[in-house]
Amino acid sequence: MGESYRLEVQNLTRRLGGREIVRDLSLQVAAGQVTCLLGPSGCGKSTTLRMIAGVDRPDAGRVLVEGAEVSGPGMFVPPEARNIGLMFQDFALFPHLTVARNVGFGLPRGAARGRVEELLERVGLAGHAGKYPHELSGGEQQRVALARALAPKPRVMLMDEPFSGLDMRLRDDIRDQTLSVLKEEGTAVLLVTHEPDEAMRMADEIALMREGEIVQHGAPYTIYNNPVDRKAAAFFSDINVLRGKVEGALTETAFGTFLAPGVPDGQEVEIVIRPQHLTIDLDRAGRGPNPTESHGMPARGVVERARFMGRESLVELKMDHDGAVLRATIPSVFLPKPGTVLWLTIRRDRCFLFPVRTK
Ligand SMILES: Nc1ncnc2c1ncn2[C@@H]1O[C@H](COP(=O)(O)OP(=O)(O)OP(=O)(O)O)[C@@H](O)[C@H]1O
Repeated sequence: MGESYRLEVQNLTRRLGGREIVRDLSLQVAAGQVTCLLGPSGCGKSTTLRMIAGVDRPDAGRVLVEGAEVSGPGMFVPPEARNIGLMFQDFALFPHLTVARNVGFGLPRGAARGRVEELLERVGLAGHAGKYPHELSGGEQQRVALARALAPKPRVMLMDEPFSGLDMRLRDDIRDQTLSVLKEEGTAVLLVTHEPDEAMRMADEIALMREGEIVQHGAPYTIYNNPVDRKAAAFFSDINVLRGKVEGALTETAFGTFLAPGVPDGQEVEIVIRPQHLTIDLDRAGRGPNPTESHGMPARGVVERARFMGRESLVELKMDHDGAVLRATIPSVFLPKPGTVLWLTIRRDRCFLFPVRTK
């Protein structure tokens, strides 16, 4: 079972300060794959990475690299013998060593030169081998750190918010470059981030983490389009929430009737919809657009606020039927004034319906 994955984590648990910081966490990463461990600050991402790296010991569970156990009950391989590369936000290059010597630092002498040249070429720094870290920009230093981490050909690479020290425009380029180098090397990568955009951009698979547990695991497309619950939906974008109660597997809203298959009578539900899946129509003598199967019934609201955001505008509408405010994003050619009466419809195929959990 373990052999087909470069990295396999089984049921890891870590208790610290009387709490379970990480609980029964399992994941696998194949060669050439990037998995992003994504979750809010404090959910246990770094603790998970530290256990995999071997700088922290799990209370339970196992870590396997290429099918071989490196951490488990009665087994603990020290970090330097795990064949795991590390890259963190505050990567420290040796200031007194040249770029080439930084990259070759962990390599046996004879092997170093060719590998260093190859890697510097690959990260686009072939001409910088003789420079010192302070002579490089932040992005260049980051690429040196990547080359250094890759130099010993680790089977697995762990990255903890590696791009967060870089300014935003630089970050996108460095991310893309890093990704292509990692793919060329065929390394299995586990990357920790709290930024959904970063995860969507980098990941083959996202493991969405909350309070020490993975709550959803899948391709970015799947996680975005089939969130497991309201919080998972809200982690990736602003959301709107409509509330309703189920009767006969249906729920009534101002936007028409929604199917709630398998949900018992009397159960409260939330219908979650992202702002880009609301459609705005002008008021025509007190009437909105005709109801359709794909968009249901229109509901009327008054613009409270509209903000120009570059490619799109964000419009906040106070709805007539319940006074709630809903948010819609629309192409920015249109920026309605506060007080404008508009009609909203929602794309039914983009709504997620979740039972409201009572504690
Ligand atoms: N040695 C410790 N003793 C007690 N609690 C700890 C210890 N180390 C970490 N924690 C707690 O464990 C929780 C998870 O920390 P961790 O750093 O793994 O989260 P994270 O998801 O990586 O967050 P961030 O993105 O902010 O780094 C936090 O609430 C933290 O305060």
